[in-house]
Amino acid sequence: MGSLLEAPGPHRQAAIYVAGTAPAVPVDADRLRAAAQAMLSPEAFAYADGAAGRGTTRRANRHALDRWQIRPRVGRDITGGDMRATLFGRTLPVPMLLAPLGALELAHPHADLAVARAAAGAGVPMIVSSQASFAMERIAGEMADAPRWFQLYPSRSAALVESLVTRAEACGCEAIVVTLDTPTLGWRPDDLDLGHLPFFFGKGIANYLSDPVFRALLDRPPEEDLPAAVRMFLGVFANPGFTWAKLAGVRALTRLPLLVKGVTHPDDARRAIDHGVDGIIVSNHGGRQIDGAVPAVTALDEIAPVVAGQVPVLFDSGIRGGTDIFRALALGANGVLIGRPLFHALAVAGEAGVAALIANLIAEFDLTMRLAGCTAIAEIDRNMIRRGEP
Ligand SMILES: Cc1cc2nc3c(=O)[nH]c(=O)nc-3n(C[C@H](O)[C@H](O)[C@H](O)COP(=O)(O)O)c2cc1C
Ligand SMILES: CCCCC(=O)C(=O)O
Repeated sequence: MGSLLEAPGPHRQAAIYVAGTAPAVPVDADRLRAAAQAMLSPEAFAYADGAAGRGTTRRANRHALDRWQIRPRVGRDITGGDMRATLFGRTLPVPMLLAPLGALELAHPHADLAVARAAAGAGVPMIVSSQASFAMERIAGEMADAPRWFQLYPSRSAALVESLVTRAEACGCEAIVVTLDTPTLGWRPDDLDLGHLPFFFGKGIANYLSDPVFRALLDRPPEEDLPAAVRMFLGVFANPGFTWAKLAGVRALTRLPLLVKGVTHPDDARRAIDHGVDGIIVSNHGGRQIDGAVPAVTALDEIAPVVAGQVPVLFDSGIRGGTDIFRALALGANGVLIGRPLFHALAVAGEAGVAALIANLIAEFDLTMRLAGCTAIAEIDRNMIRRGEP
């Protein structure tokens, strides 16, 4: 037992086996999703699970990841092992972050506050969404000095953008992520058939309702006229006219690292670097924006060599387990974001659910890494994987 408990991965395994009962939060991503579905309203589940169009890209994200085959190296000393990675001067326990997810109150009443506590407990950065269910200051208040970033939807109102970025800096966010793939919401049949989108019901707009610039746009405070505030939110949260040139305006607002999220074309990765970004998040928004868009991991394979280490490249859209983290790192990512499983874990057991999800992902990644013969992140290179048959 001593040696089984020696490292983080086996320690987690042992804890589960020793407990002798099935964990309340399923370890398997598909079962976790099913457990969440059983607990959620059809509307809440559809919003999180939903994808654009016929779901082709959501499926393709997984299919493309599954095609990448790990080539384990044997006969290596895998005692010990170090999963740490450094991003923008901060050393992380593992190259993993929690993706920005809007309207988390659909999953659990504690929403972002529960995620913040679990993230802080593990030292895994939380990327607070523009569309959070609590004001970012309250979320940050749950995290002491633990790392958090802020995700920004570039609003039509430049003053609102400035206010949001200033607030993010003031409450200790360590990077700003500008999401570029959602200048308007994609065509999402699951939500359309139910006639439900959280924002229309005033969910996921706490960062706006708490913002002095946003409030100044309203005739009456949101506490007196929520429908009018919702209409204003829908009118200003996004900016279909946002261009690379306008990114310079955001760049000028802050000295924090600036990342762009939603890049899938190598030419856009080049442009991002030309525009002085500090990092790129390769993502197709989990297939929620354009049905038929390139699978995110295929985009990563094309973009990583173009970026060639000039800035960190992060990746999301389809990460469901530790082996996926390994694949993305082998393809050149410097870290990954956890999306839908976070929503599911939150739905199933709140803060404890998110903590279990994080622990399980780290444990599986630790085991994958060492069983593949790697004891440091830098050893996970392109030579560790190959593309299999379609
Ligand atoms: C319920 C939900 C809400 C989301 N909200 C945001 C958001 O507010 N901002 C953002 O940049 N991305 C948002 N995303 C996209 C995620 O950050 C991430 O790119 C995506 O979930 C990755 O795909 P995966 O969940 O299939 O791994 C959201 C995704 C989901 C599922
Ligand atoms: C209005 C923004 C929606 C949040 C989001 O990014 C998503 O649902 O995918």
